[in-house]
Amino acid sequence: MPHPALIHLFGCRASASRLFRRYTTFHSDDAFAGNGDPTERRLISEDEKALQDALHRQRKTEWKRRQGGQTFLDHVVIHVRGGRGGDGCVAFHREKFQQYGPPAGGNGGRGGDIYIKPSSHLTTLSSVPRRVVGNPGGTGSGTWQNGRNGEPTVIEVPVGTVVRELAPEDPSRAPDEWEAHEKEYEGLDDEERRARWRARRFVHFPDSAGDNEGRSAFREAIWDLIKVDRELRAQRRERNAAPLTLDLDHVEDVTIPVDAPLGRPHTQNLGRLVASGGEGGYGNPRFVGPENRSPKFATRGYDGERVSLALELKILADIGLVGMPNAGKSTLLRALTAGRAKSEIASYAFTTLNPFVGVVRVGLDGSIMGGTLQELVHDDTVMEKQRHRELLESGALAHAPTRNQELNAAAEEAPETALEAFRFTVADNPGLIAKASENVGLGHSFLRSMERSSALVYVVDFSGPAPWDQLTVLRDELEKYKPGMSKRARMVIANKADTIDSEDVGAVVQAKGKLSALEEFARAKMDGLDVVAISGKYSQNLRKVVRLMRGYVEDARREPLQPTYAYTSSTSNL
Ligand SMILES: Nc1nc2c(ncn2[C@@H]2O[C@H](COP(=O)(O)OP(=O)(O)OP(=O)(O)O)[C@@H](O)[C@H]2O)c(=O)[nH]1
Ligand SMILES: [Mg+2]
Repeated sequence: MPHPALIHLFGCRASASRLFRRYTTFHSDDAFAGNGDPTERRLISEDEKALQDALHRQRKTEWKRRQGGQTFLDHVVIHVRGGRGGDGCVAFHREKFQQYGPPAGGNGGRGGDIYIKPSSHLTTLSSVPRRVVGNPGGTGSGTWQNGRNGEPTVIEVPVGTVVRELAPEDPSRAPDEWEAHEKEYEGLDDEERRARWRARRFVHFPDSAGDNEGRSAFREAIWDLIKVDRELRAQRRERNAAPLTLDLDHVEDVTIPVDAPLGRPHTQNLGRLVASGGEGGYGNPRFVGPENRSPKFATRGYDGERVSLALELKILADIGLVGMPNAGKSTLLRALTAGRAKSEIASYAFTTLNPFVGVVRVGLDGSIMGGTLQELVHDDTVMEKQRHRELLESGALAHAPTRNQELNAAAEEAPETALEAFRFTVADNPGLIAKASENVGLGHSFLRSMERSSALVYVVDFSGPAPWDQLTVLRDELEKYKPGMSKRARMVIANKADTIDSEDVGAVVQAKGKLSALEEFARAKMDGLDVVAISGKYSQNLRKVVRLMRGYVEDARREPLQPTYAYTSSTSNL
């Protein structure tokens, strides 16, 4: 019953009732499905509600990751279809004084193949088309002219992409060419199926379809095609049993022969074949036999192979930083690379939305290379930009040395530090929070890029009361992503140690106690991880961090290479 004030507001009881109904439906505590009509509404089960919530969160996550024009993508599924073969042609040769010439229909051309090729010009999978259909082969025509073959199509992907063909049971796989045809035949009786199959396989001379049916040459051709179908199906089954996996981690210089006109190169580097085009159909001369001198039918081209490919971009970094939002991972990466890694820093959660790799260069004396830049304070990006703008506007930077001049000056001052002793890469990652495996926050799909990091480093905010709580959450989330992954963690970095007031004796004692407790926790509960207290913002105590990291990387590089690719099917965002 609507409130009297609503009736007064809307002037009539009907409008007020409508609004009242909508309002109560929308705000009702129970969740309903249906179009709002009470008779059609039904209570949503708990599972459905959880699924809807998860889908909603997934959309929100994806939307957030694409903010600010960032189209970084590291995992996509694409559907690829080889080009269709061209149809054969039914024709008879005609010439002056030769009214009934021999059969002269050309064969159809082959459909274009699809190749995949790594390219060093690409850095993300965002430009890779989600659907690729190969070029069709040309149809044959009269006077024995064969159709032209379809041009091959090359899909370019960034170097470091792993290509995996989806197995038949994978839910995101599109049906292959045979399954697609089976779907077309669903619900048809045998007679209709046969008629459809023939229509898909044969071309008839005008008004000759009925006549052809009764001829033995046509029946033989049907048997031949049935055999070909069987062979193709067997090939498909073999392919399904051993899906393709390619690790495109370098640009290959492999050339293959291609059709090209005279004067053009007859070999090209197209990459690796992923889906072949269909064979072209035969023209009617193919079916000439002792009993049938003028066959009035030809065959149609075959469909190209259809495959669904999961493309995954591996970011290779020696060390991966794992931490909760705002722990200071991006600040640490900036400090470790002496300001060269321009990762965004801000005091809000989820500043970093995609993994970011920086190179750490270690000098002969164990310092981080970067000269005078080491004294920089790595503050929030907006503040740094603002400060820079103020300096620029005031003219203070008019005669300032350039970045390279600064580096050179530093090298001249201390030549021994200018020699590089070691180099490794560190990946900064988005923040990981509790329940990330249920797609809370940014989810944890970005951990995929860390699967190949040889060592992981936890970064915790040391200014909080119980930094060890963060460690437990991080370890659990890593384990949920992939059992055994937390074993790769080697060190705990207690960041923001500068927040302790060094003048306040009580605070210093308390911080020391907290550090001992953290060390004890790491020793007892986390398999004896190293613990280092640092300040990323002011680049304090980083030498120790670099020394330890170098040790982990050297260990890993000495070990034999791990298997290049291990796929986890449960890493989707849902
Ligand atoms: N005082 C102090 N502040 C720091 C330190 N390191 C980082 N911060 C501040 O902490 C805030 C978060 O730093 P970020 O580096 O963006 O943190 P993050 O872990 O990358 O955060 P997400 O990208 O959101 O996961 C920023 O305001 C930094 O200035 C530090 O060592 N000392
Ligand atoms: Mg960050």
